[in-house]
Amino acid sequence: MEAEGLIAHDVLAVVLRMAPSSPEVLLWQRAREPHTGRWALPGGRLGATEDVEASVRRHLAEKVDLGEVAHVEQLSVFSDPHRGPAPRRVATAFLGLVPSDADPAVPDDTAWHRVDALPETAFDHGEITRAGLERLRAKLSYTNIGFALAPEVFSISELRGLYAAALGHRVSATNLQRVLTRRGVLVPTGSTAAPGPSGGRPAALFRFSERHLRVTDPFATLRPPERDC
Ligand SMILES: Nc1nc2c([nH]c(=O)n2[C@H]2C[C@H](O)[C@@H](COP(=O)(O)OP(=O)(O)OP(=O)(O)O)O2)c(=O)[nH]1
Repeated sequence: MEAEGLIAHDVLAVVLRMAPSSPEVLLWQRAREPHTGRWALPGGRLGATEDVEASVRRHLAEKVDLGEVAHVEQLSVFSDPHRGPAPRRVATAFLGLVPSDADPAVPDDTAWHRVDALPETAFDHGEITRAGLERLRAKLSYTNIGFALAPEVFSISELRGLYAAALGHRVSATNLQRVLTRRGVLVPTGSTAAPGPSGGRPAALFRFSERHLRVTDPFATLRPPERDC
């Protein structure tokens, strides 16, 4: 094995937002070698006096208003020795979520890209982006993470569109409302949306009961026993 050396540690962020038919990820276009012209996740070097989460927030703030990022969580460490050209670098990646109605200002080198039609990405950033989307998909099934994709107030049909974009398949509005209501995640606001151009009954508006992450569906077998048997 080659001699151990100092290995640079980077932090990266997969920031996702749901567009009408596909998730979008925030990428910036590299202006220098290696991988000039390719699109990269926001990030940079871990500083000497910060932990990885403080670091990713610092780097992310250069690309997007952090106030618009509703949820940030650690995703994984990407440490394949061949994930980039030498010298070797290790990256800790985070998942960040931006609600669909937010349109934060971004620098000229930065843009939202559909995850199902990514441009040529730098290093392993395409793989990291897909890992971020997989994490989101998994968490939609057992947490209230939808709060970070939705506007403050929304109709069930809008929410259905966001879940369908994230999951990549059709979602029944009736089932979605039933499941999220049973989990105590959805709260009716008591108001309705203005009727659309085609008229019809105005849609009831909802909000999420909480805007921080909560596990809503722990596996029944792993729940603490209700009484000794
Ligand atoms: N150069 C390089 N960057 C990588 C690799 N893997 C990886 O995720 N990155 C990420 C980390 C940073 O977000 C970005 C590096 O950007 P850069 O090449 O413009 O800057 P740098 O960090 O080398 O330079 P600097 O901070 O010392 O100015 O790309 C890799 O193998 N090599």
